[in-house]
Amino acid sequence: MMKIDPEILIDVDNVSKCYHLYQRPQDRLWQSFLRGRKKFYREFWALLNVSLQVRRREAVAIIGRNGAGKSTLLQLIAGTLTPTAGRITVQGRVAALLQLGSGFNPEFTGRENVFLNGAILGFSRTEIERRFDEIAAFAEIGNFIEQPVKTYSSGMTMRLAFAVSACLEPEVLIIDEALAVGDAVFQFKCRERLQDLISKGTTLLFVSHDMSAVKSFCHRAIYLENGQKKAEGEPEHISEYYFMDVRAEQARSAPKKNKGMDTAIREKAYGGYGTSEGEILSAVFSVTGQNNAFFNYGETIELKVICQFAAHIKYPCLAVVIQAVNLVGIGGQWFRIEQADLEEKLATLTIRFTAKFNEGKYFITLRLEERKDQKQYYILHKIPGALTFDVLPRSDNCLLGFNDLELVCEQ
Ligand SMILES: Nc1ncnc2c1ncn2[C@@H]1O[C@H](COP(=O)(O)OP(=O)(O)OP(=O)(O)O)[C@@H](O)[C@H]1O
Repeated sequence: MMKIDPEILIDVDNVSKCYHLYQRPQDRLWQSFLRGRKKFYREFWALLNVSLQVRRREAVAIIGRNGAGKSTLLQLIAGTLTPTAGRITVQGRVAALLQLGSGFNPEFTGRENVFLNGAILGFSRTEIERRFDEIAAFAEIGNFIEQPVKTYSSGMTMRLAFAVSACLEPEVLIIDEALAVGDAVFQFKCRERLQDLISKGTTLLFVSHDMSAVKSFCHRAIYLENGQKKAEGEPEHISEYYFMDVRAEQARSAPKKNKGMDTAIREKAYGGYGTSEGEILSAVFSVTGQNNAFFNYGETIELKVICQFAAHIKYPCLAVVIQAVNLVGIGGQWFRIEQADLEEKLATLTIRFTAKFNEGKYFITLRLEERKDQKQYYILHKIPGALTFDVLPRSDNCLLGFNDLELVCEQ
């Protein structure tokens, strides 16, 4: 018998899901008459050989374009769909907030549905009674709680569904785009509650198009494309990858622009993502020859970047962004690469700035770009956090925040 690791609460092993697409409604009928003797449908693989694991206390985001297979994947994990191939194991008390329906019975009142849902989640009646007021207060649907759910707006249904899942604190919470419904105030409340649940140990699997939510509370992101896993890793990196893909797609569909060029975004050998039109080949601190270094306040930080770009790139630029440890950008600049007439389109740039920062860790993100001006540009290669440096502590430090803005106080 296979041994199940108690720390892996969701295990999706090589899962595929095939839908049968019928051109005409009557073909479905013919299919059921003739069973396997003739095929009236076209196969459509919404998911193909997808594997993923979610560990206890982890918050994992699934991102991707419309139709990538995200909802299908969540429905398979929640058990509302069955896979065509592969195996899914889920452990723990699971609550699922899926796009299709809330799991509520429309004929029952909100109150009755809270008890029904709570029971499905494995809570006793007294336990649900104890938390009922909190649930009703969170949902903020007033007296509607005593009305049948069929009289609710879709936003109200989702509010109540979210309140039940969030207030009962399930072990595993699966959410499909739930934060997109509701007004801004409710969305903010949901985000706070999710953060709270994660810190208390709920395991979260979360589909969202809201990259700021993905970055702010997920530990890992999985990028699905055409039913397959395209990338997996740090939410910051994966959401950048996704954004760049979306931008490249827009550039491709723009009239005449980049005609015939291969502008698909791929993972790059040296790190990060980009098109085949340009590449950052190396980026190091001069002082260490590596991508990390320590500096004292006031020292000069020097980095050397070698990059290459395709012959048709007219306005090559290198953008340098310095980020604090929470990945908030605290400054940066883009520089034109003036060596564009070089035979091999190979450029070496030396960038210098003074370490006028508070003590702590910083990241440097590099972007090689085709940039006409401040606003019009597209990215050829981006390496998030390509370099890291530490500014060392000092005894007379009175800085607040990240940069030294050189404030003066006269008295
Ligand atoms: N019941 C179904 N029958 C046939 N095709 C389906 C069915 N359900 C989904 N699909 C197809 O499977 C693909 C994946 O759909 P899915 O809803 O999982 O995507 P998604 O990534 O969640 O998209 P979105 O971001 O728009 O919600 C889509 O091309 C969709 O048209």
